[in-house]
Order: sequence, then C-alpha cells, then structure tokens
Amino acid sequence: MINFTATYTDQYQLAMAQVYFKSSQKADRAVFDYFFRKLPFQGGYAIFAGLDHLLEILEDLRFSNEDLEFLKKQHFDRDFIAFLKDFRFRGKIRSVKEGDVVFPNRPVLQVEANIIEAQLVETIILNLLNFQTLIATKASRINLVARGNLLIDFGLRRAQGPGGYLASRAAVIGGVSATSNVVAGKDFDISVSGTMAHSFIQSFDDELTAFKCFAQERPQDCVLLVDTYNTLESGMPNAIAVAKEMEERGDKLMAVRLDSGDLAYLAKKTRRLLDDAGLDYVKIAASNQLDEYVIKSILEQEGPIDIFGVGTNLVTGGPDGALDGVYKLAWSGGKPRIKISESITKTTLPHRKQVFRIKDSHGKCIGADAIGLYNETHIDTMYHPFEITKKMVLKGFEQEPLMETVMENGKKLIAKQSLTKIAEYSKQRLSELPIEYKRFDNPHLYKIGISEALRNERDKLIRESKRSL
Ligand SMILES: Nc1ncnc2c1ncn2[C@@H]1O[C@H](COP(=O)(O)OP(=O)(O)OP(=O)(O)O)[C@@H](O)[C@H]1O
Ligand SMILES: O=P(O)(O)OC[C@H]1O[C@H](OP(=O)(O)OP(=O)(O)O)[C@H](O)[C@@H]1O
Ligand SMILES: O=C(O)c1cccnc1
Repeated sequence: MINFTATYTDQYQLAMAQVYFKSSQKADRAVFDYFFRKLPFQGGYAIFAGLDHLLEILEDLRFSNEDLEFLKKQHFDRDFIAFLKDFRFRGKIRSVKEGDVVFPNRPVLQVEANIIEAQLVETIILNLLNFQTLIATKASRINLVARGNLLIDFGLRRAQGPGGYLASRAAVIGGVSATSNVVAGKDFDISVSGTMAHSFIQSFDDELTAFKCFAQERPQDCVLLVDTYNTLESGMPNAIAVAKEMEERGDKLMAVRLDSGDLAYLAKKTRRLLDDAGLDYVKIAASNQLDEYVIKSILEQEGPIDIFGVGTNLVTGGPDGALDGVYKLAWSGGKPRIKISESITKTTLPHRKQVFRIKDSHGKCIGADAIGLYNETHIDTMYHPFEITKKMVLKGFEQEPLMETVMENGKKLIAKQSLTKIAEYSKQRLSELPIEYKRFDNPHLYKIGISEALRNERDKLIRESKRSL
C-alpha cells in the first residue's frame, strides 16, 4: 500500500552519505547493528517482527525521478544526486529469524554494506522493525492469556494513521488470527473478518429488523452486535429469534458480540440464554478497550468468551508508544568502531558478531544469550557486559547460533514465508522460553553475556579512545 522509495529516510542520512560520497570513505564497507535497549510493556521478552517485509522493500529500494528532483531543491550536490539515480541496496544482512524471541542489548540484525548504502537504509530499518516488533510483542502478550480463544485485530480506526497497516501484519506474528483491516488482509494474506456497527442497528427503526436484514445478506459469517439498547432484555432475545429463523433456512448464526458493560457477567448470562435456546454452537465475541490484563481477568472470572476483538491497545502498543531500537556502527574503513558513552551501558559493541542461545543438555533454553565475535563458533565463558566480576561458564551447554545471512548483494536469500508460518515459529520459540520470563509482573531478567574475545576487543577500543583524548 505504502510506496516506499529511498527518500523514506531522515535528511541527515543523505547529508552524511554525500560526505562519504565526496571523500575517500566512498568505497568503505560498514557494519551496523540493530538492537534495542529496553523491553516494552515491562515484559520479559520481545517478538522480532518486520524482517520479511523489510527485505522485500530493500530489494526494490531506489530513488524515483520525483525524489531526485526534490533533492535538487534540498541543496544536495549534483554529482551526488546523479549517483543516487543508480542507488540500490547491494549489502548483506544477517538476522535472527522473524518471530523469534529477542532481548535487549544484543544484535537482532546486522547490516554489512557500502557505507553510503548502509547509512541510507538506517531509518527505514528502524521504522519498520521497531514498530512491528512492538506490536508483535503486544499481540503475543495478549495471546499468552487468551487460552486459545480467537483474537481479531479491530484496530485500524484507532491506529497512529497508516501505522495500522503494519500493525495488522505484526499482530498476526504475535498470535492474532484475523483482522478487520481489509487492505492488510489483501496485501499480507491475513484472514479478514468483521461484525457490524451500532450505527447499522440505529439506522433501522428496530433492532430485530436490523438483525434480520444483516442475517439475510451475510448468513455465512453473521455476528450480531447485541448491546445497542439492552444486551439481555433486547439484543439477546432478538439475536435468538434471528438465529432460529436462520436455522429454518439451513444457516447458522456464528456469534453475538458484546461491546459494553461487565463483559464476564454478560457473557455468562448470554451463554445461558443461548444454550437454553438450543444454540450452543453460537459463539460469544467481546470487544471494548481490551488488552492483556482485561482479557486475563475476564477469563479468570470464567467469562465464556470465544472471540476477542482488540483494537486500540493492540495496534498502538499501548501503553508504550515505541520500541527504542537503534542502529549503531560496529565496523568501517577496515576497523572495528565503538561509541563510548558516559554510561557504560550505552557503550556499543564493535565488530561483526554472532549471538548464541544457551540451552541445557536437553535443548531447553536456560534464559541466556551470549554474544561473540563473528568467527567464534562456541563460547566457553560469557561475561556480564558491564559488571566485570559476573560471568557464567558455558561448558556442557548447547549453543544455538541465531544470526543467519538473509540477504546477500541486496538479494533476499530466504524464501517468503506466510505470516501463519512465522506465527507458528514464534509460538514454538516462545514455548521454549521458561515461564518466569513470560509473567507480566516483575519477569525474570534474561541474561545477556559477551565472550572474552569480544570483551577484550571492546575494552581495547575503549582504552585507545581514552588515550587519544
Ligand atoms: N468483567 C470484566 N473484568 C474486567 N474488566 C472488564 C470487565 N468487563 C469489562 N471490562 C473492561 O472495563 C472497561 C469498561 O469501560 P467503560 O467504563 O468505558 O465501560 P463501558 O461499558 O464501555 O461504558 P459505556 O457504556 O459508557 O460505553 C473496558 O476496558 C472493558 O474492557
Ligand atoms: O475498543 P477497541 O479495543 O479500540 O476496539 C475497537 C472498538 O471499535 C468499535 O467501536 P466504535 O465506537 O469505534 O464503533 P461502533 O459504533 O461500531 O461500536 C468497536 O465496537 C470496539 O468497541
Ligand atoms: O467488525 C467489527 O466488529 C469491528 C471492526 C472494527 C472495529 N470494531 C469492530
């Protein structure tokens, strides 16, 4: 839907790229790490999302003629603009698999490319991965408490503008099964579904006629909204009457939707009314400012709800507005690079790197990832990145390398996967994560360590930079 061209970037990327272009750095190769520093929702994990979509966009990324005309007006150099005419991303990308569980302060994706190319794609990478990872994580939290009940994304109207388009994609990775968002359904092959609005019922002189007309037109997936006037006194008796008429025509009412009031209480009453009317196959859907906490609570109250329609809190990532993912230089001009910070926690890790998931001898994740240099195939001891006395001996543990090459010379190496497949993978990876990292209150802290070789390289660069001050 959105036509991404290479101007989907921040101005400073172009300003820096022009300097590289006109200097001896023009042909330099650079390596950048994508990672985030803080888990969203005060949770214990995040779900990585956006990769396949990003790679497809990077494969085709270029400046259009209008883009180049616009840049002329922005005081960019003519030779640089001529160079941008043939700009393509021809780099290499190594990444964790889309849908995997990921943690702060360790590379999730690494870009290795000509420095101009690597710089120009920073913004689009951060924009697509930060947002989709945030929303997939939110969806996954909702899915964790939904006990297998169906989740539908109702969020487009409340999303931050067109962000709703990508939110619908990411929500599926986190475990949402369908969306009301028709364009996302079309573009990303997501099952599209929906019910009806209060305005539809209001537009008729009576609720029963509204229900009847809808059921006539849409018998295959009819869901009646029962709370416009009075759920138990009006909506439910009318819905039951229409369900009975549908039965006479050989159709079946799919569900009723509750959208206000005490959803657990009303669902119990509604279930009883349906069952007493011999309509035990009719499902109960609920919506109204749902999130993982409300759904958990409703199910703990044994509210018999089968379908949850979640909007605002899902697609905006409420209450967190953004994932703080960053893109930091780790190598360029043939040398490792480091960003020193007042706070050691913000000092970056130099070099190309690999990340290993540490597992016990039964293949069970123990709650730790270790970062090594790219050519390390095994890490004997992992060190706390900042507290020098803390270390963990990894002898006897399985070490699963997480970063694989997914793009080479600007061409995607991995086959396109359906969102359902990515969601299945995500579910499997989440099931490997011990439960203490998944609880909402004070989840266990997942350990991130670095190898001795990486620590030595980092500390050497810190010493060198101090000496040169
Ligand atoms: N049984 C329940 N347990 C916990 N939370 C619930 C339960 N039922 C509803 N909620 C949540 O409580 C909030 C109720 O919001 P609100 O006060 O706006 O109610 P409402 O019924 O929508 O009111 P109104 O009729 O004015 O629209 C919603 O977020 C809803 O999801
Ligand atoms: O509460 P959310 O999680 O964001 O879920 C989406 C909400 O959007 C709709 O309400 P809206 O008032 O926009 O339209 P309606 O008249 O069809 O209810 C729907 O009925 C839900 O209540
Ligand atoms: O189909 C629905 O019921 C729906 C769609 C969007 C928002 N709220 C509800």
